Amino acid sequence: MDRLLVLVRHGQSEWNLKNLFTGWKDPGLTEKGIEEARKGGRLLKEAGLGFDLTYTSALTRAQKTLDLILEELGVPLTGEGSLPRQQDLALNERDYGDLSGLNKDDARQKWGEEQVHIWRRSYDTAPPGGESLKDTGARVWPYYMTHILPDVMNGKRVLVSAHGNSLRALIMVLDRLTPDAVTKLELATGVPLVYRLNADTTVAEKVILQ
Ligand SMILES: O=C(O)[C@@H](CO)OP(=O)(O)O
Repeated sequence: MDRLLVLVRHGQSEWNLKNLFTGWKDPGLTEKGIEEARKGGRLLKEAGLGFDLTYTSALTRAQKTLDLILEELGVPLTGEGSLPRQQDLALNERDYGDLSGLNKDDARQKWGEEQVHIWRRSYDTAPPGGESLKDTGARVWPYYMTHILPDVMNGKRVLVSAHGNSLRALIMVLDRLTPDAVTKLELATGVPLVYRLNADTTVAEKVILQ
Protein backbone atom coordinates (compact mmCIF):
# COMPACT_ATOMS: atom_id res chain seq x y z
CA MET A 1 0.00 0.00 0.00
CA ASP A 2 1.29 3.47 -0.95
CA ARG A 3 0.99 5.56 2.22
CA LEU A 4 1.73 8.87 0.49
CA LEU A 5 1.73 12.22 2.28
CA VAL A 6 2.91 15.35 0.45
CA LEU A 7 3.40 18.63 2.33
CA VAL A 8 3.79 21.98 0.56
CA ARG A 9 4.34 25.42 2.01
CA HIS A 10 2.35 28.04 0.05
CA GLY A 11 4.12 30.11 -2.62
CA GLN A 12 5.50 33.56 -1.78
CA SER A 13 2.76 35.85 -0.40
CA GLU A 14 2.44 39.63 -0.74
CA TRP A 15 3.53 39.95 2.89
CA ASN A 16 6.49 37.55 2.48
CA LEU A 17 7.63 39.92 -0.28
CA LYS A 18 7.14 42.99 1.95
CA ASN A 19 8.96 41.20 4.80
CA LEU A 20 5.97 41.52 7.19
CA PHE A 21 5.00 39.11 9.98
CA THR A 22 1.89 37.46 8.58
CA GLY A 23 0.49 34.77 10.88
CA TRP A 24 -3.33 34.66 10.62
CA LYS A 25 -3.50 37.70 8.30
CA ASP A 26 -4.65 36.77 4.84
CA PRO A 27 -2.60 38.28 1.97
CA GLY A 28 -2.67 36.68 -1.49
CA LEU A 29 0.18 35.21 -3.53
CA THR A 30 2.62 37.33 -5.54
CA GLU A 31 3.35 36.57 -9.20
CA LYS A 32 6.46 34.76 -7.98
CA GLY A 33 4.36 32.82 -5.46
CA ILE A 34 1.95 31.77 -8.21
CA GLU A 35 4.87 30.52 -10.29
CA GLU A 36 6.37 28.69 -7.28
CA ALA A 37 3.07 26.91 -6.67
CA ARG A 38 2.77 25.98 -10.35
CA LYS A 39 6.35 24.69 -10.35
CA GLY A 40 5.55 22.54 -7.29
CA GLY A 41 2.60 21.10 -9.21
CA ARG A 42 4.74 20.40 -12.27
CA LEU A 43 7.37 18.63 -10.13
CA LEU A 44 4.67 16.42 -8.59
CA LYS A 45 3.36 15.61 -12.06
CA GLU A 46 6.85 14.80 -13.38
CA ALA A 47 7.36 12.52 -10.35
CA GLY A 48 4.21 10.67 -11.44
CA LEU A 49 2.34 11.47 -8.22
CA GLY A 50 -1.43 11.67 -7.98
CA PHE A 51 -3.77 12.30 -5.02
CA ASP A 52 -7.08 11.15 -3.56
CA LEU A 53 -7.59 13.81 -0.86
CA THR A 54 -6.40 17.33 -0.11
CA TYR A 55 -6.02 19.37 3.06
CA THR A 56 -5.42 23.07 3.48
CA SER A 57 -5.75 25.88 6.01
CA ALA A 58 -8.39 28.59 6.34
CA LEU A 59 -6.02 31.08 4.68
CA THR A 60 -6.09 32.19 1.04
CA ARG A 61 -2.38 31.76 0.26
CA ALA A 62 -2.45 28.03 1.10
CA GLN A 63 -5.79 27.47 -0.66
CA LYS A 64 -4.65 29.25 -3.81
CA THR A 65 -1.39 27.27 -3.81
CA LEU A 66 -3.42 24.06 -3.64
CA ASP A 67 -5.62 25.23 -6.56
CA LEU A 68 -2.56 25.98 -8.69
CA ILE A 69 -0.91 22.64 -7.91
CA LEU A 70 -4.12 20.78 -8.80
CA GLU A 71 -4.38 22.77 -12.02
CA GLU A 72 -0.87 21.68 -13.00
CA LEU A 73 -1.79 18.09 -12.15
CA GLY A 74 -4.81 18.37 -14.45
CA VAL A 75 -7.29 17.88 -11.58
CA PRO A 76 -10.51 19.95 -11.80
CA LEU A 77 -11.28 22.10 -8.73
CA THR A 78 -15.02 21.36 -8.80
CA GLY A 79 -17.38 18.80 -10.28
CA GLU A 80 -16.49 15.43 -11.73
CA GLY A 81 -12.92 14.32 -11.10
CA SER A 82 -12.32 16.94 -8.38
CA LEU A 83 -10.81 15.84 -5.07
CA PRO A 84 -12.28 16.14 -1.56
CA ARG A 85 -10.82 19.18 0.22
CA GLN A 86 -10.67 19.73 3.97
CA GLN A 87 -10.00 23.33 5.00
CA ASP A 88 -9.28 23.82 8.67
CA LEU A 89 -7.97 26.53 11.00
CA ALA A 90 -5.86 23.83 12.64
CA LEU A 91 -3.46 24.04 9.69
CA ASN A 92 -3.20 27.86 9.77
CA GLU A 93 0.13 29.63 10.14
CA ARG A 94 1.35 30.25 13.70
CA ASP A 95 -0.56 33.25 15.10
CA TYR A 96 2.06 36.01 15.30
CA GLY A 97 -0.09 38.03 17.73
CA ASP A 98 1.02 41.64 18.18
CA LEU A 99 3.83 41.19 15.63
CA SER A 100 1.35 40.55 12.78
CA GLY A 101 1.73 43.23 10.12
CA LEU A 102 5.06 44.55 11.47
CA ASN A 103 8.14 44.65 9.27
CA LYS A 104 10.66 42.00 10.39
CA ASP A 105 13.65 44.35 10.05
CA ASP A 106 11.82 47.08 12.02
CA ALA A 107 11.12 44.49 14.73
CA ARG A 108 14.84 43.56 14.83
CA GLN A 109 15.70 47.26 15.27
CA LYS A 110 13.17 47.62 18.08
CA TRP A 111 13.67 44.39 20.04
CA GLY A 112 17.08 43.17 18.78
CA GLU A 113 18.13 40.40 16.41
CA GLU A 114 18.26 37.70 19.07
CA GLN A 115 14.80 38.34 20.56
CA VAL A 116 13.19 38.37 17.12
CA HIS A 117 14.97 35.14 16.18
CA ILE A 118 13.67 33.54 19.40
CA TRP A 119 10.09 34.61 18.57
CA ARG A 120 10.45 33.31 15.00
CA ARG A 121 12.26 30.04 15.51
CA SER A 122 12.33 28.91 19.16
CA TYR A 123 10.17 25.96 20.17
CA ASP A 124 8.35 27.31 23.20
CA THR A 125 8.71 31.11 23.40
CA ALA A 126 5.57 32.77 22.05
CA PRO A 127 5.65 36.22 20.40
CA PRO A 128 3.58 38.77 22.38
CA GLY A 129 -0.11 37.83 22.13
CA GLY A 130 0.67 34.98 19.69
CA GLU A 131 1.56 31.29 19.51
CA SER A 132 4.89 29.53 20.05
CA LEU A 133 5.72 26.61 17.76
CA LYS A 134 4.66 24.37 20.65
CA ASP A 135 1.27 26.14 20.80
CA THR A 136 0.93 25.73 17.03
CA GLY A 137 1.77 22.04 17.40
CA ALA A 138 -0.94 21.71 20.04
CA ARG A 139 -3.54 22.27 17.30
CA VAL A 140 -1.63 20.78 14.31
CA TRP A 141 -0.70 17.45 15.96
CA PRO A 142 -4.22 16.41 17.08
CA TYR A 143 -5.58 17.39 13.66
CA TYR A 144 -2.90 15.26 12.00
CA MET A 145 -3.67 12.32 14.30
CA THR A 146 -7.46 12.48 13.86
CA HIS A 147 -7.78 13.52 10.22
CA ILE A 148 -4.71 13.35 8.00
CA LEU A 149 -2.93 10.27 9.37
CA PRO A 150 -6.02 7.99 9.30
CA ASP A 151 -6.51 8.89 5.62
CA VAL A 152 -2.88 8.11 4.80
CA MET A 153 -3.03 4.83 6.72
CA ASN A 154 -6.18 3.90 4.78
CA GLY A 155 -4.15 4.15 1.58
CA LYS A 156 -5.42 7.57 0.49
CA ARG A 157 -2.77 9.64 -1.26
CA VAL A 158 -2.87 12.94 0.63
CA LEU A 159 -1.71 16.44 -0.38
CA VAL A 160 -1.43 19.14 2.32
CA SER A 161 -0.95 22.82 1.43
CA ALA A 162 -0.16 24.87 4.53
CA HIS A 163 2.37 27.24 6.12
CA GLY A 164 5.98 27.58 7.24
CA ASN A 165 5.33 27.13 10.95
CA SER A 166 2.30 24.82 10.90
CA LEU A 167 4.35 22.51 8.67
CA ARG A 168 7.46 22.91 10.85
CA ALA A 169 5.37 21.65 13.78
CA LEU A 170 4.20 18.66 11.75
CA ILE A 171 7.65 17.89 10.36
CA MET A 172 9.07 18.03 13.89
CA VAL A 173 6.99 14.95 14.68
CA LEU A 174 7.45 13.17 11.34
CA ASP A 175 11.23 13.68 11.29
CA ARG A 176 11.56 13.23 15.07
CA LEU A 177 13.33 16.54 15.55
CA THR A 178 14.23 17.75 19.03
CA PRO A 179 13.08 21.24 20.12
CA ASP A 180 16.66 22.34 19.49
CA ALA A 181 16.89 20.82 16.00
CA VAL A 182 13.55 22.31 14.88
CA THR A 183 14.91 25.84 15.41
CA LYS A 184 17.12 25.24 12.35
CA LEU A 185 14.38 23.89 10.10
CA GLU A 186 13.45 26.29 7.28
CA LEU A 187 10.92 25.47 4.56
CA ALA A 188 11.14 26.90 1.05
CA THR A 189 7.94 28.19 -0.55
CA GLY A 190 6.23 25.90 -3.07
CA VAL A 191 8.65 22.98 -2.63
CA PRO A 192 6.84 19.62 -2.21
CA LEU A 193 8.06 17.33 0.59
CA VAL A 194 7.12 13.78 -0.35
CA TYR A 195 6.73 11.38 2.56
CA ARG A 196 5.97 7.68 2.47
CA LEU A 197 4.93 6.12 5.77
CA ASN A 198 5.45 2.64 7.20
CA ALA A 199 2.59 0.52 8.50
CA ASP A 200 3.48 1.69 12.04
CA THR A 201 3.08 5.38 10.95
CA THR A 202 6.81 6.15 11.04
CA VAL A 203 8.50 7.69 8.00
CA ALA A 204 9.79 5.18 5.44
CA GLU A 205 11.08 7.78 2.97
CA LYS A 206 11.27 11.53 2.53
CA VAL A 207 12.06 13.15 -0.81
CA ILE A 208 12.27 16.90 -1.43
CA LEU A 209 11.21 17.84 -4.98
CA GLN A 210 13.01 20.89 -6.32
O1 LIG B 1 5.30 35.84 8.87
C1 LIG B 1 4.92 34.66 8.98
O2 LIG B 1 3.75 34.32 9.22
C2 LIG B 1 5.96 33.54 8.86
C3 LIG B 1 5.94 32.87 7.52
O3 LIG B 1 6.06 33.74 6.46
O4 LIG B 1 7.21 34.14 9.06
P1 LIG B 1 8.46 33.49 9.79
O5 LIG B 1 9.26 32.79 8.75
O6 LIG B 1 9.15 34.71 10.32
O7 LIG B 1 7.98 32.58 10.89
